[in-house]
Amino acid sequence: MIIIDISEPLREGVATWPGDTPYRFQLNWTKEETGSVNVGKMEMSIHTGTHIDAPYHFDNEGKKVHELDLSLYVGPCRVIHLLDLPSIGAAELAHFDLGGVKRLIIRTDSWKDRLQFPTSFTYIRPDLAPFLQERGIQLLGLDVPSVDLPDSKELPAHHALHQHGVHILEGAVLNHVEEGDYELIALPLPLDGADGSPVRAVLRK
Ligand SMILES: Nc1ccccc1C(=O)C[C@H](N)C(=O)O
Ligand SMILES: [Zn+2]
Ligand SMILES: [Zn+2]
Repeated sequence: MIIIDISEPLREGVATWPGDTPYRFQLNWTKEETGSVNVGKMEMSIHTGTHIDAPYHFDNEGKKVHELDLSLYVGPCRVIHLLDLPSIGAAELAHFDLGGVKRLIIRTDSWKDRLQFPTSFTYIRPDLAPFLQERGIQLLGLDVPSVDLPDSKELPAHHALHQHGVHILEGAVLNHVEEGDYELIALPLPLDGADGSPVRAVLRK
């Protein structure tokens, strides 16, 4: 079985939303201190690295992580390439046959230096949301830190996707992934009340 890891490694210095909590892992106790085990602790923003957004992230009435349907995050998916476009809407997807696709992952390669938070990247135009809903797509995954522009306060793509029943996976690493059909596994942690969750996202061929 071939497993393709599409998760950003979490380590000190991993790109973080400007001003948000830096990622930190450290041993709270060493084996020498406890006499038995090393025990780590970590601190991070939910929105660092490869993660899913719960609707509560941008809507106070929206579902929190523990309320999400896990079946969204496990199952067949389609990976397509739409490289280096300024933005993606219905027009850019019009020539793809997406019949039967429930989870769509788009490789943009627009986040060039994964060590830095990007100043620009491919963003999603809200008209993509009804287009995806019409085709039965319930999960959209991307290799960018946000479906909206980084300075957006209105978050038009987040809201449009939510209104059309499309859930969001952000920050996937896709530069080694060919177009095609895979099985996606990208389960959120059971974080009670959270606005999102880091995921270990993999594709199975
Ligand atoms: N971490 C943040 C801190 C402040 C303002 C926005 C964010 C975000 O994460 C937004 C982005 N659209 C996201 O869903 O990952
Ligand atoms: Zn997020
Ligand atoms: Zn987001």
